[in-house]
Amino acid sequence: VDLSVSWLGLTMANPLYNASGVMCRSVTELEQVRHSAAGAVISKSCTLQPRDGNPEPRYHATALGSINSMGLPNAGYAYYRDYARSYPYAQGKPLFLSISGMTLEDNLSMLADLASSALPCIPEVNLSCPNLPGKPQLGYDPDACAITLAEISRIYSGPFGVKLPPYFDPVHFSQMADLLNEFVGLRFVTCINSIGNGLVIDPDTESVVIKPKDGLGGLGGSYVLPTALANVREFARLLHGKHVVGCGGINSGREAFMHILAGATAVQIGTCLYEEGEGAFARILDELRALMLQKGYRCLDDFRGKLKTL
Ligand SMILES: O=C(O)c1[nH]c(=O)[nH]c(=O)c1Cl
Repeated sequence: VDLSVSWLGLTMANPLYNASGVMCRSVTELEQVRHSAAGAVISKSCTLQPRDGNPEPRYHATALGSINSMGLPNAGYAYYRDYARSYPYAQGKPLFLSISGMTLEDNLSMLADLASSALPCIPEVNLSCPNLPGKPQLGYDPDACAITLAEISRIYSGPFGVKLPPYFDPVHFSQMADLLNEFVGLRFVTCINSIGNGLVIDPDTESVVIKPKDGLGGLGGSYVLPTALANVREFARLLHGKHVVGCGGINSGREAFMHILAGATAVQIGTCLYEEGEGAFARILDELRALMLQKGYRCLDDFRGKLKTL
């Protein structure tokens, strides 16, 4: 069984890597992912300056997934750019850098610096951080997205992608796809970021479980799987000549298989990785391999995007 993925002029031994935000804030964590069975590495969304993020508790897991309102805690752009400078690309695991500037100017200055560094790492521009109190996320503002993507395309000539929030209406899928199809440098979209502003309640303590935003936070894990699959399938259908990376609700080979069946080129693991640790990569790959063997598939292209309808 061949799990390899060739895209963006590179080849990954397998389609799995971490979701930005999980096991990727420090070099120690990034190296943990790089030394794991993961096929690639992505860094925590970074801002120009380092950030402590929101007050704790800001992450909580339940049997069905997770809720977080981290608030973009990160070591600052230069820290991740320096990691990208020393990264051993020749070992065959691509590095993605998640960029999430507080302003358009910050996004542009990070990407301009990245362009001038001529490093083979690939930016994933986060249009969807839901946890900055008072700041609406770009992904739900098509006009702001259009401006951001136009400006990025002017200063960054290499391949890049965007991390999208979940959409819930066919009009929004087609509106965003029409916009994204305008940008040839935009090579992939990652669907989905957490489902924003959920509320988890503990009836025993009669309290919310995270401190920021009076308990509101982005949902991940099993809670979001059907929404993630819908976004992967719709954007895979609507985008021309671009890849979709699947993210959301992957706990085993079965969900990884579903995401790829829906059209995903590669898949990211978030909540499950946070809860289980880096062993999740090898386990999920074994499960995916077994499922493919059972079904008689020899490679991912044998079933990618071939979800049946009734
Ligand atoms: O609060 C966060 O740091 C965060 N949390 C998320 O669930 N998605 C994001 O893109 C970010 Cl940037």
